[in-house]
Amino acid sequence: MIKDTEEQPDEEVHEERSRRVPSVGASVLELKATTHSDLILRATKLGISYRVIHNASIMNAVGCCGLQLYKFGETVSIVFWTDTWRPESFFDKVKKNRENGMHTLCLLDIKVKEQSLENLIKGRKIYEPPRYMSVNQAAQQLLEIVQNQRIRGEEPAVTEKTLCVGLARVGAEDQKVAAGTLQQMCAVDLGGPLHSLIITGDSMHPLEMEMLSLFSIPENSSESC
Ligand SMILES: C[S@@+](CC[C@H](N)C(=O)[O-])C[C@H]1O[C@@H](n2cnc3c(N)ncnc32)[C@H](O)[C@@H]1O
Repeated sequence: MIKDTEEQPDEEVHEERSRRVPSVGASVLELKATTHSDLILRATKLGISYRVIHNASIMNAVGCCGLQLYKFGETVSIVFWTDTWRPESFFDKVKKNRENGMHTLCLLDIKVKEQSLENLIKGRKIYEPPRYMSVNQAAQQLLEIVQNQRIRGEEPAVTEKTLCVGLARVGAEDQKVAAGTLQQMCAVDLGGPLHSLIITGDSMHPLEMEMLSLFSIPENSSESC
């Protein structure tokens, strides 16, 4: 059985084959990303049969907040910015989704098994503590992009007031969902990882609005970033 992994080197697939494992199972996946197709294509080329056992994924579990899944556009990933690398290009997809009245699911960066530059250069297998992007961090980066667009004289597709949904540990007993403005997402406390953020489209079904009202952040909560 091949585990749910996004980075399965060829050697591992070969190894499974040499052990005469009869099937490759993408065990806890939806078949939704190129990495999953890649796994199947490589297994097929090596003559390894496979069976997919479908499972829940954040891609459909986000429906727990009441937004309708068929109203989601392209999913984006928000990465941790560094001093020298602050990508904004994913924002074009958010813009396109909003122009089409679609919601955007933002998957938030995970950094595990990262080496510091020094340890990397010295070949030391010492890893930094894992980091998981929170909804607060994602919202702060998004607001910075909004400001940058204003400085460039562009009309941002998202503003401080855009309705968003923060989700944490979806599926766990202590899952948290909070609906509020992008500004409020900077300060909302959702607890530990994993987090995801939804930027809503403008045209919402009344039932979606009613569902989100179950999770609204109180008006008087802190809005500072
Ligand atoms: C590589 S992606 C998704 C992988 C996973 N196999 C899936 O489809 O659910 C990882 C990101 O999905 C989001 N995510 C995954 N599980 C989550 C959960 N239970 N609650 C909130 N967000 C989650 C987080 O943004 C996380 O950084």
